[in-house]
Amino acid sequence: MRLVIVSNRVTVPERSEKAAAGGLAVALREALEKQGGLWFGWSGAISEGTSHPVRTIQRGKVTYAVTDLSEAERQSYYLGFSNRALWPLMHYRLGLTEFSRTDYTGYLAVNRRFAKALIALLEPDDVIWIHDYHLIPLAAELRRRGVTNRIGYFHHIPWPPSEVFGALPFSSTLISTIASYDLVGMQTVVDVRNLISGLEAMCGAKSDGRKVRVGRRETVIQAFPIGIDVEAFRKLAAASVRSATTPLKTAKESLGARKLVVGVDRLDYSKGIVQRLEAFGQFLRSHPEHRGSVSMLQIAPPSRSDVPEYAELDRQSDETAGRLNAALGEFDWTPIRVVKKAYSRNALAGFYRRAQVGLVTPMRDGMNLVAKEYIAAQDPLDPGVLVLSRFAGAAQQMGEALIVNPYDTHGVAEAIRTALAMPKSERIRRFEALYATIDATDIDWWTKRYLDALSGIDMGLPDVAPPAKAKAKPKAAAKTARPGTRSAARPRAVTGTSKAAPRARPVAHLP
Ligand SMILES: O=P(O)(O)OC[C@H]1O[C@H](O[C@H]2O[C@H](CO)[C@@H](O)[C@H](O)[C@H]2O)[C@H](O)[C@@H](O)[C@@H]1O
Ligand SMILES: O=c1ccn([C@@H]2O[C@H](COP(=O)(O)OP(=O)(O)O)[C@@H](O)[C@H]2O)c(=O)[nH]1
Repeated sequence: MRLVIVSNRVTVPERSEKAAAGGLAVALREALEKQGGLWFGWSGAISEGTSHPVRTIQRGKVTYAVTDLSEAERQSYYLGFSNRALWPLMHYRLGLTEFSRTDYTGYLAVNRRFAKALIALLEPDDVIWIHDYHLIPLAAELRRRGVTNRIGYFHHIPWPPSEVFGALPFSSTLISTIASYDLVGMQTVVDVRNLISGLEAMCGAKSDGRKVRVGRRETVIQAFPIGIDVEAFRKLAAASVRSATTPLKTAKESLGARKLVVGVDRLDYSKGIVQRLEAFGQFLRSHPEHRGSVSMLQIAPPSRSDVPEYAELDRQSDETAGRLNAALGEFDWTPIRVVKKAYSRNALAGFYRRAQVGLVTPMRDGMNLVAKEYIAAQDPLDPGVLVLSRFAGAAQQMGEALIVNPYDTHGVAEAIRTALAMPKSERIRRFEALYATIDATDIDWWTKRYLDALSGIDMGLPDVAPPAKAKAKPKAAAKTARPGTRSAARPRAVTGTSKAAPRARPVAHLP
């Protein structure tokens, strides 16, 4: 069996790059390397012209297959429908959701183009694992071209209730494409519940809370909270203390004995950066005894800057930090430093280790890996305290953090005070519980659990009628298959636009 991963963006590693840096990309690459595999997606580059050939690059047992987007595709598929419609909608931000039919058409067209390109690379036994909201209709596009391979999907961001999701034009067409997957992984049980009730309400699906039946297809929808490479992060953080050259050393010199509160997020409105700066300002106003002895460092690398809402956030965060620094700072103390650049994992591990408080307060977040990285990086003998938004997926697993409501400025301000005053024994107790959780559910656990589930699923009936000769196979397979094993009699893949492939039917169309 070969694993095929599909994601919006694919980063081809340098020849010399070691897998030790950790992270999602590395974990997926490791999963591919174990059995050999293919990773398909956007190269991240833009090129013009009408044809965008697929380039393949070999790295050990992994083949990377990438295609460029045209500028029009980047605008409609990536910036437009994915990041101005789906991203705010999935993060419960109806007020920021901008729908355009042109963007939606572009989104569907890129999914169609990806499906066609991928089919040319598929082999009969491939297990396909598709990632994220950019590619929701991809399985439906593959199915309508006759692909019967196992196809899984992992949704990295939240899924809102259908009252919110239903505001999107063509929402029922889009959600119905979920039924083309065999396994759908979500970050939390709340997301699972929302997706299933959406399928019930909008597509007449029948469900037992885990398996969902839409028409002839059965899809398993389950929570698989994503993890991090805990051990790698722990080691990076421990090494940063000894290193004489890391940014941590400079930070130590510039901070002196001051305590540090750290935030690390892409510059994204879902992360609650402006609200967090306000909460830190409120903390300093309510507790003036801390002025001069605590600083906040917000690392905020720019993200999706071509989307107007992101440009506005960039302006707002500068304005807020500037205003608070002017109002509260002293000639020898700047309360807030906002650094708008990306740091290496190495440097981040050092900052996390140095910070007495990790401030992770998104307004809504699929998981939030920073929360887990902060814990992994702590000194077990003198750990810092995690202040965590109840609206991050991570809060479902990390109840021993100080859980806050990011909309409550005074509440977050009080949590900062509580964290800074927390006795060491309580800090250690909370840290040990949190570390045990993230260690038991690390990135290897996540990858294995998802892939085991995907390969253990009974394939049931395909969503499109296979040629008459092959029809008996799925039933026989269902009888003989043992739980947790793949049935030997499962339907073979139909790849390419073979003659046997059923007639295409519309997947998600504009009227
Ligand atoms: O590729 P970009 O547009 O620059 O965005 C970066 C990634 O952001 C999102 O991350 C989500 O996945 C994380 C891991 O599961 C999760 O912890 C976090 O809460 C989510 O926001 C996005 O889903 C990715 O596709 C982007 O690559
Ligand atoms: O300067 C930075 C800021 C962030 N990150 C990494 O980006 C990821 C952010 O993941 P998270 O789940 O917190 O949010 P996302 O950006 O995926 O929504 C984490 O692994 C961070 O370590 C990084 O490498 N350098």
